[in-house]
Amino acid sequence: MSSAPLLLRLVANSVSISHRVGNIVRDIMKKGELGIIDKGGKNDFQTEADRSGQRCILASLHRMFPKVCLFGEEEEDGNDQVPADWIVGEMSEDVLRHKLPAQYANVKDEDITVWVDPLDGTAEYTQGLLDHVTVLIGIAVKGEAVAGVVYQPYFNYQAGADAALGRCIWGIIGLGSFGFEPKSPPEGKNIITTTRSHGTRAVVEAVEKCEPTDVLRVGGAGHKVLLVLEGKAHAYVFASPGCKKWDTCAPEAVLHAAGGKLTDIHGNKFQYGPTVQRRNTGGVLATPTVEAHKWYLDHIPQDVKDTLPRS
Ligand SMILES: Nc1ncnc2c1ncn2[C@@H]1O[C@H](COP(=O)(O)O)[C@@H](O)[C@H]1OP(=O)(O)O
Ligand SMILES: [Mg+2]
Ligand SMILES: [Mg+2]
Ligand SMILES: [Mg+2]
Repeated sequence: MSSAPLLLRLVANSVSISHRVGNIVRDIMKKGELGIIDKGGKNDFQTEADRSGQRCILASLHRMFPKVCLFGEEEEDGNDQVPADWIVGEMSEDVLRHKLPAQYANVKDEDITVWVDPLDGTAEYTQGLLDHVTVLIGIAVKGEAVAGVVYQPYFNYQAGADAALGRCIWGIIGLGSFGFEPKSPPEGKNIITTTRSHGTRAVVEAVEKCEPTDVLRVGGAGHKVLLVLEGKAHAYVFASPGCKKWDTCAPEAVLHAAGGKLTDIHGNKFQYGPTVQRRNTGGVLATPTVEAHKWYLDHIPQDVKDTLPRS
């Protein structure tokens, strides 16, 4: 058992678990038995990958950290059979070799809330847009997103049959973010990324008022934050109440650890304590730097903001 502090062990275990979930997600797609259930909303599906991925993550974390409060997107389906090889006790050495920032050295189990999105971008997964999909494990301390794991199971899938699939991006505030190449977005452009499957009039208007030179309509909150981190987009603008805490907690922590900023479209910080409402009613706005964030905030019209209650 590692003697590292609790938060570092939790992140290290989450990174190892995310790799396992990546295998589960890819295996289910390979078999082609997605078991799609329509949850009733607009483009709101659940597949066997969502169900199995969540069981793997929750069972593993619960085994290692029984006193930590865990929330997952999918409702329990009564199937509590978790195959033994889905219980991941391993802790990533990539994480454990780092020193946890001193401000988190004494974090206790009861300070932590974990928000789990076993598959973000499910609509795109069912449509074969595989690189839009991520596995999200977000860790909040006293209500603030402080660490996150964003695993992309199909990273590299267009690179040919021999390419190794998948990558894990993770971060802790005060330590940094790892697993990708940080890059600034191109000068002279204003590339905005937003939803492709959950658009509304307000979503379109908010993007237009931010004067984009290009609009990247892609799936997944995790995926869009990766585009911002890697300089492929200047901002992620989503003026809709569709995202929930498990969609933003991990991406927010990774982005903040890399120097960026993610809030609702009013500029309010999200809260992630155990009693918060699940829905991010105020939408999402993310930029690669703190400075860039204000420009977008100022360009989203008040009448659009008025349709989205503060989170
Ligand atoms: N109207 C909505 N109903 C259900 N889920 C939504 C909605 N809007 C956004 N989401 C969730 O937020 C993610 C980011 O939104 P989008 O892909 O539209 O940009 C979606 O992949 C989905 O997560 P999930 O796929 O985990 O259910
Ligand atoms: Mg969903
Ligand atoms: Mg999601
Ligand atoms: Mg999901």
